[in-house]
Amino acid sequence: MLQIRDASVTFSASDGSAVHALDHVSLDIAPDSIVVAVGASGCGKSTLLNAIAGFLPLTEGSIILDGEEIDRPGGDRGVVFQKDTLLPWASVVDNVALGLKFAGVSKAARRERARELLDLVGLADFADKPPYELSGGMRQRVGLARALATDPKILLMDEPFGALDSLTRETMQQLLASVWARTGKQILFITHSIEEALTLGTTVVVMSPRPGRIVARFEAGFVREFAGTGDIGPILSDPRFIELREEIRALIHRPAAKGTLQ
Ligand SMILES: Nc1ncnc2c1ncn2[C@@H]1O[C@H](COP(=O)(O)OP(=O)(O)OP(=O)(O)O)[C@@H](O)[C@H]1O
Repeated sequence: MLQIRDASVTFSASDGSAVHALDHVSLDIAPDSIVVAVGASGCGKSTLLNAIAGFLPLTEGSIILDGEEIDRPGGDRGVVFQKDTLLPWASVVDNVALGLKFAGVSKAARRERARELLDLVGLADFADKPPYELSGGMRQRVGLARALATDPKILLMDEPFGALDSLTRETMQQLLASVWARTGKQILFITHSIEEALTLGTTVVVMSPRPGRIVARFEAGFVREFAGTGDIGPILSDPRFIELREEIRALIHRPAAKGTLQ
């Protein structure tokens, strides 16, 4: 269980002013859940994810993962960004095995684990290729496999499909839903897209413009059907999906809310 308690982050901008990026955010992420945070650009989504990853300190509050307070990066959290961070000189399998190398796992054991994960994300045949021979969607599959390699307690995904074309994005959403159903990982996923949030989230939280706060929380659950069928069509036309989509859209586009959404 990940527990975020009254988390605030204030940055000091280059002109010396204080930027209140996160304001007393409290959120629990239970095992087996996918929490998707959606909100306009600049509302603090990445700040929240980076604080959980241990990349930046909170100004106030705490983040606790299974009873332990987070104060630095660790193998118990796997991170996937929009832009892949694969090493261009290493093969796909060695990229996936990287975290295990840092953890001191033997070469044979880490390659075996990496190959299992490449199989899980549908890239078994590309294990020995260099990353530059892969498409954008395939590179994000490698990133997902790499994030899973250390068997983290939680996956942190910051707009991982944001740069992909719409067809590839849908395929990746299917893949993530099926990986979630098979591994039961808890996931925090960040997106600008309300439809993506509702398709993938067991819970969707809506964030306000700066300073970022959670202004609404919805139990969605369409991902269970999506993981089973892989078919997004019936979900997009489900009246409950449409109702929630419009409710979230209205919340984000309230007069106080500035910013753009897909
Ligand atoms: N290192 C920093 N120094 C100063 N201000 C920062 C820093 N990092 C982020 N900010 C500011 O904090 C606010 C929240 O930024 P953040 O990147 O978390 O938003 P976001 O919701 O993820 O945006 P986007 O959807 O565009 O990626 C923004 O106003 C941003 O300008």
